[in-house]
Amino acid sequence: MASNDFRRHAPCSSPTIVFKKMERLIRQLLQTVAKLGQSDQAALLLIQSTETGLLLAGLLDEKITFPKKTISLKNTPIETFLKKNAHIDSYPCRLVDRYPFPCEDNGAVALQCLCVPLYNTAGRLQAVLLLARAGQDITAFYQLHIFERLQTLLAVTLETALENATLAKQTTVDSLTGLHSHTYFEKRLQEEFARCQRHGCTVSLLLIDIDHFQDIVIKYGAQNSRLVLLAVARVVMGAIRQEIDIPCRYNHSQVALLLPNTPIDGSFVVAERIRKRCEMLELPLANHGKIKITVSIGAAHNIEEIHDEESQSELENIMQNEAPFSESNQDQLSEVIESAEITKEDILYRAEVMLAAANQAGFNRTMVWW
Ligand SMILES: Nc1nc2c(ncn2[C@@H]2O[C@H](COP(=O)(O)OP(=O)(O)OP(=O)(O)O)[C@@H](O)[C@H]2O)c(=O)[nH]1
Repeated sequence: MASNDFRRHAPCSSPTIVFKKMERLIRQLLQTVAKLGQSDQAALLLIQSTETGLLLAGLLDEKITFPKKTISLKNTPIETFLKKNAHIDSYPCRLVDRYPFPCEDNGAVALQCLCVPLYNTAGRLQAVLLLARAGQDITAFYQLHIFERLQTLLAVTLETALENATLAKQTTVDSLTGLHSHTYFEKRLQEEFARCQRHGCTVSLLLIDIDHFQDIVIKYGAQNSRLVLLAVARVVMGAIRQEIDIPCRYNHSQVALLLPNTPIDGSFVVAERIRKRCEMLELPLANHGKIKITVSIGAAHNIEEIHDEESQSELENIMQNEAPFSESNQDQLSEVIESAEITKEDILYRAEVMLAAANQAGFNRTMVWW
């Protein structure tokens, strides 16, 4: 495996909520234009490059789907749009995955495709709206003048939606790992706590730290250490319940994993799965051959356990011997142990304590605040 393979396999988590909002808008847009064009086949194609477009959404038989499929634009009328600022036009149509798509060659195709190019404010063709109807004549789209008027409005609407999606993505996705960002983590931690307080459920938190990361940076360089971080992010993504668990970049060497509706013993199962998979990795780094890495994990949850004297003094012991924690932090720990109500700050602090304890105990292990 080449070193840049990590990047190819990087988890690319999309900010679902943002896309949901955009999808609602696109749904409305497609339904409206299809109605005006008296067509029950429509598609919205986002132009990615001169070579490819992304079939973002389509309407078939009054049903809208979001195939998000990349298709080739080579030798299609859309290629012509890309070369000059073309106007609304119509072409013989073939179906790509059952969605309308214009073609030069009429052949046996009995459909006609109305292409409405949508330019952004910089004059770049950003998308094409495609409507199909039976028949060969563009005048079949007898509401053509309406499309001409709508063209700018649709283009601006789409551009705004895309810009908003990009902006939201920048704040919710960590650009290096593709995990959720720290900002997103803070938000979701708050939300999960509110939800758990209301419904009395459990949420667990894992803090996953790459052992000796600073040494890795010094020994193998910044670029290679980024690959290490990416590889760990990839392991985490592959070891969790997709769309349920919430993996986030916590800081330069740590990943935070929120596990909704997961008791602490369940979080231990997940933590050990991640730790062992990281232990198995052999990472090919540029100019350094393959290296092995390990991670340490601190786990905590939002349920207050009544600690017996022995386990409480064990926790206090961990803290007293733990160098990275200052005296004021130790006072904070006492408050945490005694407090009856768990706050989101408590769970975070507890996970940090357990991570520090795992480091102190010799790295490459999971420690849990039971
Ligand atoms: N949130 C979360 N919890 C997990 C995951 N895998 C395991 N667990 C927790 O660990 C417990 C035991 O997991 P397993 O040993 O895989 O047993 P299981 O009953 O097959 O797990 P599930 O069918 O996934 O509930 C589960 O009941 C969960 O609480 C995971 O990917 N995400």
